[in-house]
Amino acid sequence: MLPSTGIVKTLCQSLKEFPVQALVVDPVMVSTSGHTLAGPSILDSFREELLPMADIVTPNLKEASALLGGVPLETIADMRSAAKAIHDIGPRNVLVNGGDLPASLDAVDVFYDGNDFYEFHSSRIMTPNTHGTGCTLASTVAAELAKGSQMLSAVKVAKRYVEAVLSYSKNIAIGGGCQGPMDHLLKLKSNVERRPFDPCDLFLYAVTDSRMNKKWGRSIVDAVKAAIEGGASIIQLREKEVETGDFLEAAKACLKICRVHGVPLLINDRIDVALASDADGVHIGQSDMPAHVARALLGPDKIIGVSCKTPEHAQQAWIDGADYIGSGGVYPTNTKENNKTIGLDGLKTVCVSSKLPVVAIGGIGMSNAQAVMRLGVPNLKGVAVVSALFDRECVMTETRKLLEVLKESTKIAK
Ligand SMILES: Cc1ncc(COP(=O)(O)OP(=O)(O)O)c(N)n1
Ligand SMILES: Cc1nc(C(=O)O)sc1CCOP(=O)(O)O
Ligand SMILES: [Mg+2]
Repeated sequence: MLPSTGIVKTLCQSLKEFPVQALVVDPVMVSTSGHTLAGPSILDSFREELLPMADIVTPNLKEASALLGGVPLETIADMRSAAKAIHDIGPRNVLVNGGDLPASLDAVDVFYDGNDFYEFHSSRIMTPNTHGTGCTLASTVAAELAKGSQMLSAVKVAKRYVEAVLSYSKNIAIGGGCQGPMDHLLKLKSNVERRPFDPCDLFLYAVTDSRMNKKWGRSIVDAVKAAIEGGASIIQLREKEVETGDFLEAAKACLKICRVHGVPLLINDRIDVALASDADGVHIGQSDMPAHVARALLGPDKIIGVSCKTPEHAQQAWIDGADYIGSGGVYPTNTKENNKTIGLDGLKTVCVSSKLPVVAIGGIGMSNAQAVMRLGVPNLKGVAVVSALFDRECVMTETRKLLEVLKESTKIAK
């Protein structure tokens, strides 16, 4: 926002003294909400000094009209003429932002580089959360140019980014103004719905298995529903044989159920599915993607669990930014081929060394869950179970019974 001729002149002088790699000028005069942000007195200095220095200028319809002496701009043809007329003032490129076109039309931006016109069409996202749309578009172009992109590709990325953010933010209700904010980092909505990881969530960890669900003729979603009804405190979708598209749909459907019940949903192995479904996190093993890479991909808020059989594994998981570790096989298991059994002693060794909370896994069920929990190491927070819940006729009943056994074990421990 450059509210006076003096400031525009000072800026232009400084730009001559300290040239920049690319100058993106968003000629802020009238906001999307219709507020006047700079008076007509600055127009001459914009036209005579600032715009000729610009690599790109990004006016909205009202600003383009003001720069051209008030011509009405109502159609895409008008926008093309305006882009050309503004280009004649001196900037190397012009992007006229058509967000203010009549609501019946697509959101169309017109880009002119002095030779060719490009129209960027996107469907109009009906939302009051448009505060900062123009600033976001211009800033994204600037960021892309700073990264070394060519102008056309920077403009394309910026347009796509604004569309993605508007779509993501469309239903967020924040603040009392007639225009709501855009959620640039795509964080606010999920934070509202998701609570932070609590190690106590590991108490009864239900891990699904596609073969078992198929054998008992139930869908992944039904299996998850039943485990939650039975009292599972965290769910992992471990679906090794399901096709990616089906896995993603199942993850989305399970997430809805899990969110309603405040139960975290993790995805085994598949970081892509976790990202695409916005699941609460992933569980990865020693031969999967390294946890520090998963953390970089998923960001700081998602839950990451890592399988650990040794203290060294546990130390690395902590360094890599994991939230918990799964340690086993405590007992032999038929669920995972060639799995090394570390026994209760191996589990205890890992727990004692681990700086992260631990969930025990492998061959655990009603008959031995108490023995596991009675190890009595403070960071052992629960048991993770596959076949004892899902290779059974009634998942809900088995989960409920195991929960009772686990609760008993905490009473005995006290
Ligand atoms: C809670 C929990 N602990 C350990 C594992 C095993 O993970 P991984 O070693 O990657 O083996 P697969 O499950 O991918 O076969 C787990 N899934 N969950
Ligand atoms: C998936 C998995 N991981 C293990 C490990 O030791 O890391 S044992 C295991 C299988 C657990 O299934 P069940 O409860 O049916 O024994
Ligand atoms: Mg794995």
